[in-house]
Amino acid sequence: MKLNKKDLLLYAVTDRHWVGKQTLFEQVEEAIQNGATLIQLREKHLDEANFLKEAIAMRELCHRYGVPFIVNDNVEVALRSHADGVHVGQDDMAARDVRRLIGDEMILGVSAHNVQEAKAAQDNGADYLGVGAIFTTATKKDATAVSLSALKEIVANVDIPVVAIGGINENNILQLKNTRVAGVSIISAIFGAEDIGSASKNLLKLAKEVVK
Ligand SMILES: Cc1ncc(COP(=O)(O)OP(=O)(O)O)c(N)n1
Ligand SMILES: Cc1ncsc1CCOP(=O)(O)O
Repeated sequence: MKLNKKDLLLYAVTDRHWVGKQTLFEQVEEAIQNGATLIQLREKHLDEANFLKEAIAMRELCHRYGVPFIVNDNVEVALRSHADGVHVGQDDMAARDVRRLIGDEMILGVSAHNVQEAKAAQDNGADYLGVGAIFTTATKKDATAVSLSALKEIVANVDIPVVAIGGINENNILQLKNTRVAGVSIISAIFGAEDIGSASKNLLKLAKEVVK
């Protein structure tokens, strides 16, 4: 499946930090039912076998709702779970190598923090860019800060769609208006919310304001 730009609108990235009352699957299903347009499975501490098992089940769940499914960091798990794509950062496998492994049909997302990284990612086969952290975040301790003006500069210098990531929530999301991003990528404001369904609904409404 190649990327449909519209699918980037409310891009939810998982984090099992808030698993408890609900399983990760229940959380993801609630997010999808209420507006998440794309799911990325992000597992930082799971062993390979369980990561693969979970990715297969998550891909099935996403596809039941017609939502694309992307695996964070692990190309092997993305391939073996028949995910729609994979997202890699600057410290992961090089975008060019990932593209060679996944072929032309799978989606490749790459993190970028400046115009140089963004252009290189585009040249090396990225379908979209994840740019951030735009706002302060507790979710990724080693995140590099990216200002709103740097985000705009990146968007202006590439042809592929860009999603903003990092600390985005219902209170600050409208600051992304006029940045020309294709969507917002969110972890804690969805999966850390008391009510994932109503948070997803509100964020979708606001994301539409940002992207229109
Ligand atoms: C959509 C999106 N954008 C950026 C990131 C961050 O990726 P990375 O820099 O590899 O950091 P980790 O997520 O691996 O901690 C992302 N995951 N998704
Ligand atoms: C994965 C990632 N990459 C840059 S910031 C970030 C964390 C996003 O999480 P949150 O939406 O909770 O700030």
